[in-house]
Amino acid sequence: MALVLEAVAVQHPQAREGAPAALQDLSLHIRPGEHVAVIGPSGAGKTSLLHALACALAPTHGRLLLDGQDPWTLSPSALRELRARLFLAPQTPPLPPRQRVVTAVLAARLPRMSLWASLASLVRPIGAPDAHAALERFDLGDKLWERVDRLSGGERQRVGLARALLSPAALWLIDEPLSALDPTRASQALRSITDAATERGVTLVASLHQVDLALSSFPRILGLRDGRLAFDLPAAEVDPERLARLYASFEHELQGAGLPASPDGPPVRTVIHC
Ligand SMILES: Nc1ncnc2c1ncn2[C@@H]1O[C@H](COP(=O)(O)OP(=O)(O)OP(=O)(O)O)[C@@H](O)[C@H]1O
Repeated sequence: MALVLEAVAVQHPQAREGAPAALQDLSLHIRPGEHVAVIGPSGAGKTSLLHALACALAPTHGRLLLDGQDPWTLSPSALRELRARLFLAPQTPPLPPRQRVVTAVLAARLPRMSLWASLASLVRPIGAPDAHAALERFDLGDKLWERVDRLSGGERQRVGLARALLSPAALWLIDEPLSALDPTRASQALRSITDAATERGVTLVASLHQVDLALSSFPRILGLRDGRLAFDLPAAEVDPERLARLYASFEHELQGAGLPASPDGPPVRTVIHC
């Protein structure tokens, strides 16, 4: 799916009077099948951007086009149809606690299922082998019939990611997918998502706090700060100085993220001036 933002601003409906817009003057083009990581300090607007792309937040200024269509000018049925082609994985996946993992993963197919098929699948899951294959990619094959409330936070987050693999969407929007995972699991889970997106030709936009993983796993990086685009660059051009500027006054977030490894030599050091 192709994404175009033209001078987009977004204000949260619940924002207090006079609060700065969550996104301001954002212009971007993302080609079908591209993989893009969004980085930036807390409050930069990463989640707001993903929600705007998911048609959950309407621009207050400017224009968003998804495959050439402005979602906010579509009829309700055409908007529903478009939303069925988008998959948003929030940081905390909304998994009903008493549901079985198999049902939670297969729920990703609901947008394309008839009402009767979706009701029937609650009683007897249709497509359990597909759910199992998706879970295997996140090392969770043995949890297929487990109840969601018996999973750890990290396992739930990986179940949320496995859902993407079952979804019929052409655009995956993944918000902080690794926050509950240890470094090894985080890099495995990210690899599973990027590999699956490549296999399916899906456009992938992911917000990440782990800057090192963003730089090593995504070819294109958007740096957001205060709701504005600080840079839009190939990963190889995101140097330590740029990162230091992006995270100025939020250095602890960058230091916690680790440092990018240089392919030809020792790790690149980021020097933060306090
Ligand atoms: N529901 C909301 N109501 C009002 N303002 C909001 C809401 N959600 C976010 N904001 C504001 O929008 C701005 C951008 O927030 P957003 O959550 O998009 O940032 P973020 O980069 O995802 O942050 P984090 O890394 O901490 O998740 C912030 O100033 C935030 O306070």
